[in-house]
Amino acid sequence: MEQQVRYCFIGAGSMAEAMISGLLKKGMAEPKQIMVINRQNRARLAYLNREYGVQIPENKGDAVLQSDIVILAAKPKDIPDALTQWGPMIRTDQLVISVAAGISTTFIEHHLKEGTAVIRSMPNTSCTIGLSATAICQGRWATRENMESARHLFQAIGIVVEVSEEAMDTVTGLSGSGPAYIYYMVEAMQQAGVEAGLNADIARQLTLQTLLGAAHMLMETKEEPAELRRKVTSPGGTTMAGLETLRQYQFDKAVQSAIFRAKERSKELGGAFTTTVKT
Ligand SMILES: NC(=O)C1=CN([C@@H]2O[C@H](COP(=O)(O)OP(=O)(O)OC[C@H]3O[C@@H](n4cnc5c(N)ncnc54)[C@H](OP(=O)(O)O)[C@@H]3O)[C@@H](O)[C@H]2O)C=CC1
Ligand SMILES: O=C(O)[C@@H]1CCC=N1
Repeated sequence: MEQQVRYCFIGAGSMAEAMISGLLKKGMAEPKQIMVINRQNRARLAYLNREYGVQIPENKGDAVLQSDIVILAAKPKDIPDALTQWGPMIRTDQLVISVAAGISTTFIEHHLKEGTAVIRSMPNTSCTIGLSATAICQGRWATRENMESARHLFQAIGIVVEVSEEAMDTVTGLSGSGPAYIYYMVEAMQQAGVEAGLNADIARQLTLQTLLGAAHMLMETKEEPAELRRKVTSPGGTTMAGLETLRQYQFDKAVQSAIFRAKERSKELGGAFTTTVKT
């Protein structure tokens, strides 16, 4: 159990909740080590306090001041205001970890005291159950020790890879947004099952177990997906007919285009603020 580290989440939305839930479940922190602030939604803070026992200090500035690690978890569009509001309080002995899509470490650093360690990360909502795929990259002032702290934090809620900052938009399009693509596929499979006559619960069970089984096959056999796909596909059989239809609809192009578009969107979200960076 990590006793000393105190976390302050700036932002109390879905991502903050997913991380908090995962950190507590994994015993990485106790509720008293986690403080959460937001802009105005008091009901939301009360909910997080009730549900997880995390701290919601009356004086929000105290949460920032008393933490060792500040986690920036506001929407990209709100990050400039959040940094203007809370940035001046952040000291150089604190570590700032951003989960915001598109926002560069340089942008964040320019709102903080020179020398403040910043790490940009991209987890995904599967951190709720300890299965996030998180990428981290190092800001200008972040040390190896800071990176290890971030790795330690995110390892408690999934796997962690280290990438260059240039790769972060791609990561965002692939694994940050990725769970939503999978859920979309699941929705479509369930719906097809129901439309073809299955009862909804059975369609759901079969779809989810198929997803889980396929994920485990990929992880455990370490075979390439194309090879595993080949093994399902009997010549002239049902899978071949199904895959041919997916090809006609350009399934692979659709998925690739979705990831490329999400990557571009990540760039756009960050790009909107580059002009306001002080030099
Ligand atoms: N959702 C996801 O799957 C993932 C999200 N992310 C990133 O996580 C970040 C948060 O996303 P998400 O949780 O979905 O967003 P939400 O809209 O659910 O939550 C945003 C939170 O930020 C708070 N906030 C806004 N401005 C300020 C401020 N000035 N000071 C303090 N708090 C502030 C809001 O408070 P209030 O409600 O009071 O306005 C709200 O609690 C985004 O940057 C996103 O890119 C990263 C990976 C995955
Ligand atoms: O949709 C978004 O912008 C965020 C970033 C990655 C996942 N959700």
